Amino acid sequence: MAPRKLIAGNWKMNLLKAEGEALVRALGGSLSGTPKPACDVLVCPPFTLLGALAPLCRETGLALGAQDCHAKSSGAFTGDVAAPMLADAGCSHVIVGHSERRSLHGEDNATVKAKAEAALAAGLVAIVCVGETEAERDSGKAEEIVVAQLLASLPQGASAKTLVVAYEPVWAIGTGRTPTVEQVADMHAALRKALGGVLSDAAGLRLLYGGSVKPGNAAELLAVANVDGALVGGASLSHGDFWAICQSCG
Ligand SMILES: O=C(CO)COP(=O)(O)O
Repeated sequence: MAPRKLIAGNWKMNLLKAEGEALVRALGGSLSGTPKPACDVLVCPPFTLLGALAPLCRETGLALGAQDCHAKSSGAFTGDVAAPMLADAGCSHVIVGHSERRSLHGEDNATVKAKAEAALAAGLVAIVCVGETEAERDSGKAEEIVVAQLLASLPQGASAKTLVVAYEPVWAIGTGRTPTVEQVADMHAALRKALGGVLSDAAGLRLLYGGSVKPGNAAELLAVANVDGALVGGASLSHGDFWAICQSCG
């Protein structure tokens, strides 16, 4: 049976406290109304808002996640945040290996794997992101490249309960462009197959699609086989847009 869908909002480096609180209150209000969406809902605000938003999320049934963590559990790493600190702040999830971390902070697969392992050790669900660049897509080898990236980024000891994988084509992030439903279906099938080779419960693992998910394309993308939810950037900053995406889960 396909896993229950997960709609995750990655706020990136956006929103101040009052704005974040207003957004979480609005989402919480929608979640407590009817009809209930056929998905779990997660928000991933910047580090500075986690402490303030944790009680609000708990009250309203929203899951809370962070956007990154360090691979070590403590130490002399100025400016970094460790996975146990995120769990302590009330997070249940953390995104690792987002393409913006990979490209702007030079994170390679080994770093992402170490961060994901730190997340699991702290009791968090790791959301491991993978995706090809436009040049890689044009080379005709996108599936091969992304599968290799995934296998090299996977934490040891993961299961469907502790790991989520997000496929985010780099060229679709923040551009308004998306792959065709056929391209998404082919990539997600390839990722599921690769996961099946290393995890006994790969069928139950959530595979999210991310990259320019909007209310207008969410239903179509979420209906694709092996798409178990979405990782939403820009549209997650608007209550109306994000809630419309949550309601597209059918
Ligand atoms: O990077 C993303 C989510 O992690 C996608 O961002 P957009 O939805 O703004 O394209």
